[in-house]
Amino acid sequence: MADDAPLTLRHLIGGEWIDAPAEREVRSPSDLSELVALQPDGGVEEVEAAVAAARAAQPAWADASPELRSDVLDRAGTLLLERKDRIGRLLAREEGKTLAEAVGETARAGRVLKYFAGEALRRHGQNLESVRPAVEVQTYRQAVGVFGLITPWNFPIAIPAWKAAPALAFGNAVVMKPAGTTPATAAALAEVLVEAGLPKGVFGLVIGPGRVGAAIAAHRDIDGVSFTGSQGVGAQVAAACMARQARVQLEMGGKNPLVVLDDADLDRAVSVALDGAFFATGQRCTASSRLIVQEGVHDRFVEALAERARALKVGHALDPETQMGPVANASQLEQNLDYVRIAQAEGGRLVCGGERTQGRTDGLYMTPAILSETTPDMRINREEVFGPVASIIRVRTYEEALEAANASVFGLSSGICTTSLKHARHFQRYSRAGMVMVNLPTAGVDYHVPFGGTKGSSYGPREQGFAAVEFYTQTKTAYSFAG
Ligand SMILES: NC(=O)C1=CN([C@@H]2O[C@H](COP(=O)(O)OP(=O)(O)OC[C@H]3O[C@@H](n4cnc5c(N)ncnc54)[C@H](OP(=O)(O)O)[C@@H]3O)[C@@H](O)[C@H]2O)C=CC1
Ligand SMILES: O=C(O)CCC(=O)C(=O)O
Repeated sequence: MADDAPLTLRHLIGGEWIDAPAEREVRSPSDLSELVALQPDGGVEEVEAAVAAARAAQPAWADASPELRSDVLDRAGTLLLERKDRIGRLLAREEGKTLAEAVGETARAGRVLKYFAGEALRRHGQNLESVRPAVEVQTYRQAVGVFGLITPWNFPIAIPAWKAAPALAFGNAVVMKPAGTTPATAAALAEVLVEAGLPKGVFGLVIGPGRVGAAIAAHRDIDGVSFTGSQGVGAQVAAACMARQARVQLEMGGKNPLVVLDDADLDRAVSVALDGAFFATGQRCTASSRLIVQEGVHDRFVEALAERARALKVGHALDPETQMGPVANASQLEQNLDYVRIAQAEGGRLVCGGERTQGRTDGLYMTPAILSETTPDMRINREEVFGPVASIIRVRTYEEALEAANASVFGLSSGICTTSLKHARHFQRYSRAGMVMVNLPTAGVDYHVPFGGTKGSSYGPREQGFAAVEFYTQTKTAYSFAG
């Protein structure tokens, strides 16, 4: 039997789990009567203590053999993979992803840790010929110091893992503030890092409201901050970091277009759109929220997608039949329903869904919404909803589709469904997004390649894979006379 007893969460400071008054409840969005955890209300004092411990521990961690750092990350990755069912269940209960999605995310976090175990050992410097005789030049990648990580609720273990793992692999220490909606899953990551043998102080976890993130962003002893969340908070974090010349990396939202051309394989296009728009309850910054459909296939596509969306089983995250879990928190649910109303008021036609529903339990459920007859200038096509709400824009030509796809202040991910190599190649080249998919959903990316967007979606160097070395290291250029 699974042990679903409520957890009492603690901060991790200086390698010790610190008891603190349990101030706030974390309730399951699948069933608000279920208490998942009690969390403390950390603040400036806890951030000060965690940063001081991280600062003290970081030099020895940076000077340790890369093999040691690699082993710790590898062990932590193994622990996550071994516990993916247990931690995935906690994630599903806390955030509302289906159990399959949550177990998959936990496994993905384990793989991320293992990938960066390898990166810790890889050569990132260079030996070069000098332009001067008898002079040698080398470049080194060195640790930066202490990183603050501010993470969101929608990927409560994968995002903390893909920020923490490269920071640690390259010899930095970390102080992390998880989202208030999902602190228990983030604490599970901290637990495996401790169990894997991470030296005390190298990883700190401070649980609390937004002021913890603000204290991290402003802290003079934090050398860089990686943030994922909303544009508004991202801008505040960036301003605080720039005011003291700290590094900053922001991953914010998307308004990701999926173009469907007349020549697309219709079944595939419908499956791609359904996955991109509604899986993980649409709560992915990479979700396909704008479906830009050429007129020859438009009506058949809308009808087929609506049929599949109506058939999606919305329900409790732990029910094996469920295909779409609840919305993660009440304010997000309100925001989703508001946008359905806004789109209708703007002239959009509600094809299906968009309703608050009751499941067998008292959860935050809504049906997946499709709105047709929308235009690029409408708010529904300009602002991020972050829920299971997709709007359809009808276009005449590929050129019009590309223009509509690029008409956004965001530029994270984009996709096209077509059997035309010419259009696929052109779209890959001219779509103004950081990630471009052909006949694939805009969401659901690999962990070993760069992740990030253009325009208002991202700021700073790319995250993940081999690109992560840019943000989490600094380059030193060393000259020596060899005569
Ligand atoms: N992956 C993505 O791109 C995500 C995008 N979003 C977008 O943001 C919208 C709102 O979601 P929300 O969760 O409120 O996102 P936020 O940007 O508010 O939260 C992201 C993280 O920042 C923290 N935070 C809140 N206020 C501050 C502050 N002043 N300084 C520093 N850190 C702070 C949050 O803590 P706490 O949770 O305690 O408030 C959380 O850990 C969504 O509807 C969606 O549009 C949200 C999540 C992920
Ligand atoms: O699409 C993915 O796999 C990742 C999405 C993501 O990082 C996010 O929604 O924050």
